[in-house]
Amino acid sequence: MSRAVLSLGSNLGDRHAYLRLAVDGLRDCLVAVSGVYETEAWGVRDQPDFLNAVCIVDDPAVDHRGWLRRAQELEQAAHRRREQRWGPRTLDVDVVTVDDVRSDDPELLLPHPGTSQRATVLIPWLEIDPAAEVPGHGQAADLLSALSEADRAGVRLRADLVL
Ligand SMILES: Nc1ncnc2c1ncn2[C@@H]1O[C@H](COP(=O)(O)OP(=O)(O)OP(=O)(O)O)[C@@H](O)[C@H]1O
Ligand SMILES: Nc1nc2c(c(=O)[nH]1)N=C(CO)CN2
Repeated sequence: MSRAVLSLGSNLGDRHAYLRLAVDGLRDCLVAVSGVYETEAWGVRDQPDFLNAVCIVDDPAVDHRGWLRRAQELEQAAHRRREQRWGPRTLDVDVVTVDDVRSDDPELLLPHPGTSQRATVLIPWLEIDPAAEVPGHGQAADLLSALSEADRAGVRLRADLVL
């Protein structure tokens, strides 16, 4: 078994369509997908709001490197261009966790190093897995509680959008 948690983000063009493109590309191995959240940009703050979502996928034939490849193929399908770090993008697909794999390879850090600080990942993930754990960092619910109220308030469910 190889179960991965992937985070999806978009803040350029038809954001909802780009998230859909990603989820449609994962339908064969999709276990669960969160709602769509409108989120204030972190990192580079002077850019449009993002839409974020999280999905859980499972495929015994795909290992952690395989999940990174799948993620990068989806970004390429959305014509993602690598420009500014943390800058605007049509589609970002990050590998948050793969089972309890730990990796310090810069090409594939696991768990994804931003996870514990990002309400944009923790809130959608907890929606579909309330018992979620970040390997080596603890329960996602505890990590979310440790974030500021302002961080959490910047993540709002868009009930009008589905994936
Ligand atoms: N867990 C991971 N998921 C996705 N990419 C990763 C991961 N760990 C390392 N990388 C590497 O990160 C590189 C740059 O990724 P990207 O441009 O999406 O960063 P970013 O989205 O701007 O920032 P962040 O990774 O902090 O969200 C990729 O070349 C990829 O190999
Ligand atoms: N709200 C939000 N902000 C971001 C995001 C994101 O997915 N959501 N991704 C970034 C680059 O990875 C930079 N900033």
